[in-house]
Amino acid sequence: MRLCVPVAASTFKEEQNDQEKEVDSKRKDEVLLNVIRPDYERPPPPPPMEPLYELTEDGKVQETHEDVYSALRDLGYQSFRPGQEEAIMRILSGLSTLVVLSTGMGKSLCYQLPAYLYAQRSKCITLVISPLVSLMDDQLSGLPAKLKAACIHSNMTMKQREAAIEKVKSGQVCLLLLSPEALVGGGGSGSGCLPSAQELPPVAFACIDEAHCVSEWSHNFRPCYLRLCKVLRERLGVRCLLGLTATATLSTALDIAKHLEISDQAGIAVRSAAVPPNLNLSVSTDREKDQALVSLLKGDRFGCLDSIIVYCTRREETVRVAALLRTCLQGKIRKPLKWQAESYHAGLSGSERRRVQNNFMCGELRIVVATVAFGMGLDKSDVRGIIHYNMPKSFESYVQEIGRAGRDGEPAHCHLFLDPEGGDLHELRRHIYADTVDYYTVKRLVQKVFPACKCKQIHQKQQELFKVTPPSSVCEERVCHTHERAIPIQETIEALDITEEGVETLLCYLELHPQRFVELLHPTLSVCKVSCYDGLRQLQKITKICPPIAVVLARRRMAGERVEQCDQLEFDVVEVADTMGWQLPLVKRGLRQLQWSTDRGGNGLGVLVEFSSPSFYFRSYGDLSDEEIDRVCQFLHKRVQDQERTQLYQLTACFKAFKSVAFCSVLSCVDDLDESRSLQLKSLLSEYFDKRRDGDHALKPFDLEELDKYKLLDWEDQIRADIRSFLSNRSDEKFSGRAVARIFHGIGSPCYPAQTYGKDRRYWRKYIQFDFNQLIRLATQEIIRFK
Ligand SMILES: Nc1ncnc2c1ncn2[C@@H]1O[C@H](COP(=O)(O)OP(=O)(O)OP(=O)(O)O)[C@@H](O)[C@H]1O
Repeated sequence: MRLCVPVAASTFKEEQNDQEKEVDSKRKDEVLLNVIRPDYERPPPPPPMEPLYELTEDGKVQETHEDVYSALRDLGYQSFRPGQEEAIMRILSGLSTLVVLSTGMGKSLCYQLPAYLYAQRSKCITLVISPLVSLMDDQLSGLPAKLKAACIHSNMTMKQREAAIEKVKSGQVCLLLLSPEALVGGGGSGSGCLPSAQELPPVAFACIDEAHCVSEWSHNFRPCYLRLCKVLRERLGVRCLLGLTATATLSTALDIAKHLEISDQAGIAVRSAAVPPNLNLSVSTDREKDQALVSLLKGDRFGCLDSIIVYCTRREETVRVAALLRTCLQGKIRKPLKWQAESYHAGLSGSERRRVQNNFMCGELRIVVATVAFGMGLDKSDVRGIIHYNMPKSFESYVQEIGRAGRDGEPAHCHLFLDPEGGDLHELRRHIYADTVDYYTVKRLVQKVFPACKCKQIHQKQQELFKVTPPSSVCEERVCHTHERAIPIQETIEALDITEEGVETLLCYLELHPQRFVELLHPTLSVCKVSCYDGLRQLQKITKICPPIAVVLARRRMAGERVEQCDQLEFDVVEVADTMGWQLPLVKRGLRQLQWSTDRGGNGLGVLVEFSSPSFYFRSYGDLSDEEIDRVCQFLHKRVQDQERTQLYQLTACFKAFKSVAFCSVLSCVDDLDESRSLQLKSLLSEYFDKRRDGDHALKPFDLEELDKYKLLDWEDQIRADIRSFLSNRSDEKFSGRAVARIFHGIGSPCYPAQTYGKDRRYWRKYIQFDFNQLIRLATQEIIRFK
């Protein structure tokens, strides 16, 4: 057996995150905003805006009006493309709609035209929420001249944001592009960077781009997207939502429709074929991939194409392959060497990335060898070829990536190199395991989320006092109406060894549970430190003017602490607000004011108030019984396992599908396309996207083993010996079975980062081919023995 040569810390996760880097996630910024602009009491949302057209008597959408065609011409188009008219008429009739159309089919018009028409009728605004912050400015400049728009995201300075808000308030624009965080972050009305609904023009409707991020079952679930729909409805009074996505299976589409509250059948307006007809697909399983790639690029199909993207999984591979192509394709075409191929990944500097992208856009660079970071929102309609040097992580990613070719409708070619040994498959599988957690970790999180409260005891005492004998059914009723809680982000990550997104996702599952175990609120700073320069006398003084301080001191006294000596207090401000039954922003405002208050003599009180510790912030019950806590843990753990199974299933299905249409050698398709295999792959993709699976997760058990070429059993002794040697080399550290399995699979985690553990090549990534859960089992047994 050829064991994988352990290589340096994998950068795959970073590449996966490359996409997300492009996405607005400046949470710190938002927390800052939260501090600067406290959340005052929320006024009720404004009433929803009247639709432009009423429904017919039998509840149908009216025939398309002449105004709509005329608006289409105003925006520079002569006719509708498939699906556009239907979606636009629904939005103009006030009906929430989901549009699933592959890349380049014209989804943007579905919000542009209604925004234009609504603004013609009355002063109003359309919100477009898009995660691609770095592309927002391009998106803005690419809009039809008649559509006046502005954008707000966290890459802008405060001054720029304020200027944009001013434009919105004064009605100079009819379209506002926002990052999800800019909408749901802390601030003014609880609506991120936006002023309160009362200060904004009425919202005609809101469009959610990349709407698949709303679905917990999608390939790219983003928990903050869930809060998005809530904020739009509850704070801004938006009733009509338009979701846009290029990649959603039928099950995902139905799930998104549920979140957008689309009840009618026609709500999922259009679902186009997964792959546009002008794309020609091929796959091969060459052992010598480099040579095969060069042959492909010299052949008839790709040799004459001017604009090609080659996708690799790893950053260092993009650099190597680009250099290889520059050398091997030299002299074939009379152009400068630089023209031939360059690499692109998120590790390059911003200016370098811009240079490569600009050269590619204007035709001065033929081939970009890139990670998935390249191409998001790329507005180049004549990309003629996409080559996958490695297998993409899902069908969704594949479809999205090949969709960057042939957007002008002219023929384009796509080829995928599939590792016949399943090497890519193992590589991708590791990252599924990276996000899973064990039951014990789930339990520790659940205990942090549902600490016991006193509601039950208080309730019982009250009943005894008033001698009420509750009917038996009432006894079982929940007496706690939830409490506001905060758990510090960094502390939780380190204690549980899960990433921040991992914890956020688990909390989200609890929120999505039919019993709604928690309600997630925007992260906040939960620790407050009050220091009195003038000593304890001063603390006594501020107790009289600041009830939260009085509460903190009283509770400490009750707990037996000698508070008379204090001149400094540090406390969980969320807990204090909850105990008092006050809104957190109100408590924070009161505390903050202490710093600015002056005594009668006109001097400052000399009090310093500091907030720290960014925390997950939510409402949860405090009276769950032990059995209920166990049930919650079981639910969460099963949910995590289901997610792992679903992703493994999708990955395996992807591999099998590609393999079924693959040629052994690229030479079979360098010059001519095999039309029938291309169609066969397209139909496999359609089947995947169109078949409804019950919740996507409830898949039948499947056999991954057949792909596990190397059976663990044959290697068990060797693996156990390696685990023992690893444990004795690091006998001063504590490991769980999962932590050891992660290291042997080359997966970094918050407590065992790749930068440190990746350096020891004797263990890192050594057993990447073996089943992860089996490795956990062996490692756990060895750890117990080692003790
Ligand atoms: N009805 C139409 N007639 C002609 N051209 C159109 C029409 N609708 C859209 N287009 C053009 O099609 C191109 C792609 O449109 P758009 O960017 O909206 O696609 P998309 O589906 O949003 O793609 P992506 O998923 O990549 O964002 C644009 O150049 C746009 O001007």
